[in-house]
Amino acid sequence: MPVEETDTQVIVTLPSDPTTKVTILKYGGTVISWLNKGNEQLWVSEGAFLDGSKPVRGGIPLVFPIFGKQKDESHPTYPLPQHGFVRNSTWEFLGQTTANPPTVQFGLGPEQINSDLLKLWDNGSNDFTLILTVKLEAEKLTTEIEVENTGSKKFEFNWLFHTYFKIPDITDTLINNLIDQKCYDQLLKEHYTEKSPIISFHEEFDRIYQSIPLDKIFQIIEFGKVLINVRRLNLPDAVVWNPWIKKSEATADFFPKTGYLNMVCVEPGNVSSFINLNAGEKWKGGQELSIGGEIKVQTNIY
Ligand SMILES: O=P(O)(O)OC[C@H]1O[C@@H](O)[C@H](O)[C@@H](O)[C@@H]1O
Repeated sequence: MPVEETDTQVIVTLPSDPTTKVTILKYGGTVISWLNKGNEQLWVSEGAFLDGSKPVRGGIPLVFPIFGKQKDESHPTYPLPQHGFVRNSTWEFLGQTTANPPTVQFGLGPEQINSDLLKLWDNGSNDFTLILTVKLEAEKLTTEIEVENTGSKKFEFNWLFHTYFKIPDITDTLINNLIDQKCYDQLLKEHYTEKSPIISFHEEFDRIYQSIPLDKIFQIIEFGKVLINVRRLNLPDAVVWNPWIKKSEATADFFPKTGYLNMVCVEPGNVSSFINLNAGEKWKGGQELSIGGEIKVQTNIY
């Protein structure tokens, strides 16, 4: 059966290959597994809560309407918890939209969000519908979001796919095509231009790369082999994160504590500025994750 729904999750299987499947938890609309030919591509902590008591530590948590914690006290998102409220709300399964490639949708609106949380965004005065689309193909997973302002006033928001990739060893992992991109280093609290032709990891890493041309593809590479390609659809920014040793130890649901060696987050989003959405308007963004292929070097000079 290509699409199977249980009380808590939806499993989509590629009709031509039963070992290729994606599992989406209704809680958070979180993709918690992407098996490609039987090989898991996403990292999920062994200590992650999958029972709806806490956002999932791993997979593809969804971030809206604020990335991180808002520092500007005058902004309507200031009272919200880190990364907003959709990663900890239960989405409605809307069904399958196409049979091949198998595609499913989930929806979320204010009525499904805990009222105490909802009130923290502009006193609960914003009305919106979010539609998450998950499409599974051979060697490829696409997740797209549509945000519609169904209220009578404009609102501003961030969006981010907080994607945790499973990798053999972070110390052998490289990410390309970020050279010459502006970034904000969340650890140094400094803005600068990335000068490394290829990113490597030796310590905690937390950078927001900003306004990256949309034709740039990030490749996660190990020993000259492309593991994953990350393409962005209408999402200009990307956060790259690895918590390394101390932060993993300090994060209760991060397990095993050596798990930082086997994960890297590459998170397509729109987080260095807000998206403005007028009443009645819609906005769309997405990420396309694909496996393997050639190394593609892209600089700012083509
Ligand atoms: O612990 P959380 O809320 O899931 O956040 C995890 C990380 O998410 C990343 O996107 C941020 O850049 C990090 O600063 C943050 O630590």
